[in-house]
Order: sequence, then structure tokens, then C-alpha cells
Amino acid sequence: MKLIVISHPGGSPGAPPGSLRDEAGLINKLFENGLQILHLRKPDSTREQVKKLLSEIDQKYHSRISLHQYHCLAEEFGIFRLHFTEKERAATSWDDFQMMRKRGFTLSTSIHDIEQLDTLSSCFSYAFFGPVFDSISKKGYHGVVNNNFKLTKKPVNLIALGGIGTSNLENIQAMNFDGAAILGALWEQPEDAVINFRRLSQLLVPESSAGRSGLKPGDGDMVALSPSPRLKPGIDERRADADGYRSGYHDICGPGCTSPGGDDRVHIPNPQDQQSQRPNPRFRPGAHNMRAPSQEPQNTAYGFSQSKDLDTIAKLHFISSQKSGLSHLQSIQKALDAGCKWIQLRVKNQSEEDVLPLALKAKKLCDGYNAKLIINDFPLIAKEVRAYGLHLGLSDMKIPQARKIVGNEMIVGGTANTFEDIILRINEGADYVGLGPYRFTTTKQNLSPILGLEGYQKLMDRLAKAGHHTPIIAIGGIVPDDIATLKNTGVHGVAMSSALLQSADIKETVSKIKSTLC
Ligand SMILES: Cc1ncc(COP(=O)(O)OP(=O)(O)O)c(N)n1
Ligand SMILES: Cc1nc(C(=O)O)sc1CCOP(=O)(O)O
Ligand SMILES: [Mg+2]
Repeated sequence: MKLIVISHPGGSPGAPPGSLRDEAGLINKLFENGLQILHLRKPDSTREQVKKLLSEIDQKYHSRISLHQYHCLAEEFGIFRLHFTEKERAATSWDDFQMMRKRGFTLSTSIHDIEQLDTLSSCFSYAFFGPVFDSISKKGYHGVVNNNFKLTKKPVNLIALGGIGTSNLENIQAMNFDGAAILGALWEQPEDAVINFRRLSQLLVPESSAGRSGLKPGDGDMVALSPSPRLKPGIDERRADADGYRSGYHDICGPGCTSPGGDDRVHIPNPQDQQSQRPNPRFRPGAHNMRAPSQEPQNTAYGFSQSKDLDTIAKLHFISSQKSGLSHLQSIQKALDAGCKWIQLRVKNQSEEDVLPLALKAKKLCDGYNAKLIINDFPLIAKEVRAYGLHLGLSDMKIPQARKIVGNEMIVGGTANTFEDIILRINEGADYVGLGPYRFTTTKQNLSPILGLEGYQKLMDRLAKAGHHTPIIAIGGIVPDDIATLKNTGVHGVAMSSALLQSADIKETVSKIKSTLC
């Protein structure tokens, strides 16, 4: 069960009286106090005002913000969450949503009729539903659920909205919502917003004991809704209100990604139009400097120039090793001779100063074979030797931080062992995810729990259902005979070390693996 905060509407009709002083400071404090997701909904603010507010919010929290308006600001601020109103959802094609998902966005939307749940695309990671209780800030907006309301299975995570405060948060949990969105309970008395947020957080059932009810971004494996909840009278009148976006709880979504008074349609920019702006464009959420602000398209769904190409990530990754009586460079030479085109230099237990000369040599070797060099663990070395990529584990530097060193063009991969890790990696902007271990291996110490074929199958099915397309690279104890079965789980490729180095005919092995994977 998650708490989502919706920002102070800041001057919109029906907003709490009085202006909010130091809004960014308050938002930063909410994040410091454990806020996971803030929906920034500013229906009456200009783009410049929203931009100013975002620039005042600590950058480390930008990844926890979902934009309701001005989606085109996402790129500049490293935001990868976008919210779509009901109206915008209707005006946007499934393909466009798919494309946004593919580009790494977490999408949310709003529904005002529970029956709409079944019609939502799996592109949405969660949806707001409400007003569940009588609104705190908008007098006269009555809740639509009765006390018997109980959700069982849902196609997307459902977040209750409207009139939620300390007195009824527990009811929301009992109704089996995946989360609660808080607005009036915080912003009625902004000076108490942080303390009220803390009180609400303390009422939450911890995720571990909440079982399946925890909101997991992208989780789409809840498939049916029953029993059909009875709605209180009144919802239909509100839904029929043509001006509902301004007057009712529809207003929670606001006029969406468009500027107030702007075109309601969501545009997908034509990648070709953008190409002249960036010679080698590859989208990554979290990118901060891909286009000068003056070049940003207005009223676009996301404003990014081009999707990352799946082909940029090889299907066979060789991981260097000095296990089999070879040095790292010798192992790389062997893999290159055998036809490997994606080489990861993975030197453990040596200092950065010692790894740098090895990396420079490895780069030279790879260049000679037109192969791509990936540096494990060391962002500075990756930058220094102009490697093609960098690989980071869960206990290495965080990907957004590393991006500040290596820039946006470099491929950055991240390790994962669970579904939550994968989502974290996707949200951090990883270009691929190394998922492992498949089975026990002595190549890596302190292995995470072994996933096995069943583990991969479950994780890959879950990712597919949630509409995630970031390439997954299987790793850990993989032997050539595993490749076909692993490929069938949906993984993009495999990373191997010992099985290649120990192969009697490495060239033949590499060739077979490549043809199985393509
Ligand atoms: C492709 C790929 N996937 C996973 C890993 C493991 O990285 P990490 O968890 O940082 O562990 P070390 O390799 O650093 O021991 C990887 N290197 N490559
Ligand atoms: C480097 C690495 N990472 C793993 C993970 O599970 O994250 S397993 C692993 C070792 C891969 O080498 P081999 O093919 O010899 O098992
Ligand atoms: Mg590492």
C-alpha cells in the first residue's frame, strides 16, 4: 500500500485558500520524510511556473515526480512518470502509449467509473479512482464507494483518491486498493503537511505484511475485478459534467499534458524531425541535457527525440575473467578471435589505477575487431577510455549518478535479481538489465539467489504483461545448451564467461550461440 501525494493545486478553482509559501521546500521535506511519488498537478500554472518549481525541488527527487501537465519538461528534469487524464487517454492511441512505455516511462491515468478498469491498457502502471470519500477540499463532492466496497483482482494497480485522511486510510487498505492519493488532508493546512504526511505513513500496513496489495510500478498481473462494486448515486451526474475537468474530481487529472488552454491532443514527435538536433540520439529517461530548452517541443507527450534501438545491445556478452589460466586481456583476445563483439572488462579486487591501463588495452583490442567494450564497475574508467558502455551492480554507483560522469550517449547496464530490481533499473534509465544468476557459478562471489529457468520465466512473463521492453540479459553459470530455453523466456540475450573460455572449440560455440539467439 503506497501513499501518493498530489501537489497543492496552486491557484486552481476550488483550491484551498491562501498561497503556498516555499512549495518546493515543503515538497523536499515530504520526500525527505519518505514520500515515494508526488503527482505534480498544476492545472492553472504556466510552463515557466512549473519549470521554476521543478528546478527548486531537489534533483535527487525528480525521479519520484509524475507530471500531469507539460510532459515536455520530463526530459530536462529527468522525470519518467507521466499522468494522463481521462480525456487525454481517449485522445491518445495505444501505439503512442506503447511507445512511451518502450521509452521507459511509467504511465498513470484516472478513472471515474470502476467499470473502466477493464478497458485500461496494460501500458498504465496504475490508475486513480475516485472520489472514494467525500472530498476534503472540494465541498459537495461526495464519495462513490460504500462500506462494502472491496477490490479483489485488478488489471492495473488502483489508487484511491478523494477525501482520504487519517480517519479513513485504514478503510482504503481494507478495500484492497493498492494505494491512496492524498491531497486535501495535506494541503488544507500546508503548515502541517509534513506532520500529517508522517501520521498517514505510520498508519500504513508495511509492504511486507500487506502481501499482494503493495503498489509495484508496472505490475499488471491482477486480472479481474470482482465483485462489481456498487457506486453511490451522484457519480454519473459528475461524469456527465462537460466542464468536469475544472469543477469536479476530474480536476484531479487537470487538463493533462497540455498547457492550459492549449491543444488537448498528445503529439508524438517525428524522430526524423529531431535528428538534426542530436547526431546520435538514443532516449534515456533521466537524461538532462539532450536538447536545449529553447528547442523543446510544446505540448508533446514526452518530447524525446528517438527511441533507443534494441539492436544497440548485443545478444551475446562476453565477461572477461582471469580464472582459466588466462589474464583478462588474454581472455578478451580469445573471445574476440572467436567472434564475440560485446566484451565486458570485469576486473574484481583491483584498484581503479590498476584497472585503467587494462581498460586502455582492452579498448585497443576491441577496436581492432570492431567490438564494443563495456567497463564493469568503474564509470570514470569507462569515460576515460571512451568505452561503449558501463555496467553497474546494485551496490555500485547509482545509474543516474553515473550518467553524470559518462553522459547520455554511453550504454549503461544494471544488474537485477528480482522484479523490483528490474523495475528500479528501468526507472533509473538502464539501457539493458543483467538479470542473474541463472544458476550457481564460481565466477562471481556473493551470488544473489539463483533464479533458474522458472524464475526467469516468471519474471519475463511479468515484465511482458507490464509492457516493459528493456532488453534483459541472462547471466550466471550459463552453458551453450541453456541458450535456446533461455531465449524462449523472452530474454534479449545472455552474458557468459567460463563456459566460453572452457569450450573445446570456442569459435564454433560462439557461432552456434549467435545463431540460436538471432
Ligand atoms: C551483463 C551483466 N549482468 C550482471 C553483472 C553483475 O554485475 P554486478 O552485480 O555489479 O556484479 P560484478 O560483476 O561487479 O561482480 C555483470 N557484470 N554483467
Ligand atoms: C558477473 C556475474 N554476475 C552475475 C549475476 O548474477 O549478477 S553471475 C556472473 C558470472 C558470469 O560468469 P559465468 O558465465 O562464468 O557464470
Ligand atoms: Mg559491479
